[in-house]
Amino acid sequence: MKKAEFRQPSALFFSLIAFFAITVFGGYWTQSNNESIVSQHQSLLGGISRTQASVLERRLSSAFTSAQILAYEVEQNNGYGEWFSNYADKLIKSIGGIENLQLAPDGIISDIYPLKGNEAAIGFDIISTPRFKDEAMLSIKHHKMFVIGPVALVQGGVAVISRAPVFLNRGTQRELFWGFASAVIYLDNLLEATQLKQLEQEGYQYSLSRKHAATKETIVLSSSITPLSDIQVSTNLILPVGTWTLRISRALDAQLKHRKITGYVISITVAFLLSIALYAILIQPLKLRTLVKEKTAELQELAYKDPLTGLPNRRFLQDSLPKTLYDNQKRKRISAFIYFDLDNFKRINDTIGHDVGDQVLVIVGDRLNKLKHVSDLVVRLGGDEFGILLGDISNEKQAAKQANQVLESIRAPIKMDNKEYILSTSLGIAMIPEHGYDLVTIMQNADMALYQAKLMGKNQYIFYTETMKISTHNLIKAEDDLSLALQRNEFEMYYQPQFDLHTDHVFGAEALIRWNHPEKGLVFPNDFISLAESTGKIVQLGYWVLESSIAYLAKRKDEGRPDILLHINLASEQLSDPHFVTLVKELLEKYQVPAHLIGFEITETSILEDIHLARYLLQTLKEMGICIAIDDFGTGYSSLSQLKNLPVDLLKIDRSFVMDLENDPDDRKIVEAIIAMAHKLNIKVLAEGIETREQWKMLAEFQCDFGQGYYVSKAVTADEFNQGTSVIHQD
Ligand SMILES: Nc1nc2c(ncn2[C@@H]2O[C@@H]3COP(=O)(O)O[C@H]4[C@@H](O)[C@H](n5cnc6c(=O)[nH]c(N)nc65)O[C@@H]4COP(=O)(O)O[C@H]3[C@H]2O)c(=O)[nH]1
Repeated sequence: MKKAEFRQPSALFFSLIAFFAITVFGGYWTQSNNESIVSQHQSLLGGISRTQASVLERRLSSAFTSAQILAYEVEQNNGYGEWFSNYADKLIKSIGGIENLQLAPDGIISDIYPLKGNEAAIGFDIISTPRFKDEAMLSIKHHKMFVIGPVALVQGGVAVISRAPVFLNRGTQRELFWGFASAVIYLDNLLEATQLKQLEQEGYQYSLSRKHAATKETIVLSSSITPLSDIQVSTNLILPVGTWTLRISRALDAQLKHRKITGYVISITVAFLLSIALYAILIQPLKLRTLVKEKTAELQELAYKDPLTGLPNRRFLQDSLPKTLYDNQKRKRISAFIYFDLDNFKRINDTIGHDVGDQVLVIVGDRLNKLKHVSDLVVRLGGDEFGILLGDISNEKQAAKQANQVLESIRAPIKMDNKEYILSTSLGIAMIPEHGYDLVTIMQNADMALYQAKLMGKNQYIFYTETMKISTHNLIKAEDDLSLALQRNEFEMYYQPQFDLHTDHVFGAEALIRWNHPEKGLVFPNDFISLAESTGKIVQLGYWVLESSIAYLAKRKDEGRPDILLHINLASEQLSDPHFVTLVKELLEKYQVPAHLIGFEITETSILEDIHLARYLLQTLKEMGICIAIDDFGTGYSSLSQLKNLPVDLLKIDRSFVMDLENDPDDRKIVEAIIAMAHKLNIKVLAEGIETREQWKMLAEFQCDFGQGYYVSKAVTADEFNQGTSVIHQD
């Protein structure tokens, strides 16, 4: 794999080398191809040339030989005589290509056959004419025939003249130069016997030449109109008069040039294409690597990023934590991990929808991002859980400051689609390295602190302490106990009468749960309701309470007892249960109990957790005919003005205000004001925890409508309530 990896410059270098190599090879191939064509042509030309030369050679030899034959005849006849004309005639006829035969005793032409047309030559002095003198003298000296020409003939055409020296008494001491016997050879005829003219038409060139016997200069006897080209072959004709040369050529230059250009163009094109292909192949692994890198980065981002909020995720935290811790250790700094989730976020998801839930999470993510410092890391750990790793702090105070900022930032209302959502969060803080040095321990401990923050009423932060381990353990055990108690039917509903402060008439009751614990005896709700809420068991328990209460009303009806209004406590988790309304309807239907016989007591803090949702739910319940009561009023943050927007029938003033009515003038003023304001809003008021006659009287004076308290009765069993025996009020 490593070998296949190429850097871009290397790929370019190799591609260039390939380009040059292929170009050079292409050039060489073109060149050698041309050379091969040249050599093919040369061999072809050689063949043609040899064939034509042999034709010429044969014809010329016989033509030249005629001069020798004539010379021999003169020698035989010891000079010329009457025989010449006859003899010459026969000779011309038997040997083609001879224009005429001549005799030149002492070098002066005296006889010509045929004479006609050649008369001008009679008397021509061969030896004395400067043009021929040297060759003539050499001929005589060496007893060798010589040639003159080409000569343009008077009657047209071109000829060469071979002249053979004639010696009388040859080979004896009396040897005597007699003169010359000449044959005028008609070149045109001679050439006609060859294919040279035809070849010329076919694009060949030729040249027939001889060397001047004396000057050695080349004399061209015949040639094509087009001069010879470079690619030519020559063949020597061995003739009695010496060696002649026939050259044949073929003009291939243009063709070769064209082939050369084509070859070079093809070579460069092929080289270019191949080197590009090579480059593409070589950079393929590079591209692949880049692609793999990109994809890996994308995957890494996906693996490390929460797709919804864009915040880093748990894995990123896990991978980056060791480095942060190591850096801090070196710089003698500490860190902290804040672990938190949104209080009752499930309610938004379940009732308003996951889309809104998602948007809320995105907004929360943005807010957290704005809060963080350079060395902090904000992560989404899943669902509505977030974490902040404070990378560079020196004490708990700084962690607490940051936690407060988170609380504030989450509390700021979220506006969406003309609606406002108020969230809160609970935070657990683990100091690092004090509370753990690996992510699992740190998160476990921060989670325990978070759990405590929820138990303590949410909307706050808690630092982890070692004792939490024990309480967490206890919580888990408590959850198991609650499940078991439900299975074993250890819970029982008690009923505390509610009465009219002005008529003393008991019009209803509050249903209050009790746990008949097999070991601890009667356990009161304050000892297990908050546990049930924090473990989520409250929904199951709430359902049991609802069914038991409605069943009790049904039973009373069956027993012919008067109708009462039964107030049932609802936990905030039940409000966010999307099936709650259906569930209530089903139970009322099942037990045939009219809706106006039940009322729901909801604490103002539960309502404030999500006022929009609460308003919608309470409205639905109210429309069914159910009485809606606000419990523990005055303990939360709600104001009376908020009440006017809620479908509330009854306001329950918290026991803490009633308790000190006799002694605390402030409480008196508050209670009086609450009652007056509630009445203005058409809301009835019930005072909780009336324990004394004095409290009763005061409340009656304040125009409080109803009351509930030990002064009249504690919460009692169903049987006791039915009998009315529990009422201790003596007035
Ligand atoms: N000192 C004193 N106390 C008085 C007096 N009159 C009534 N109380 C007590 O005050 C509490 C009134 O109920 P709450 O405010 O709804 O407060 C309730 C309610 O919030 C919750 N709870 C009780 N039953 C249920 C239930 O079935 N479901 C849910 N979700 N919560 C319940 O537990 C809380 C405590 O219930 P309990 O222990 O039954 O305590 C009851 C009742 O026994 C009085 O004159 N003096």
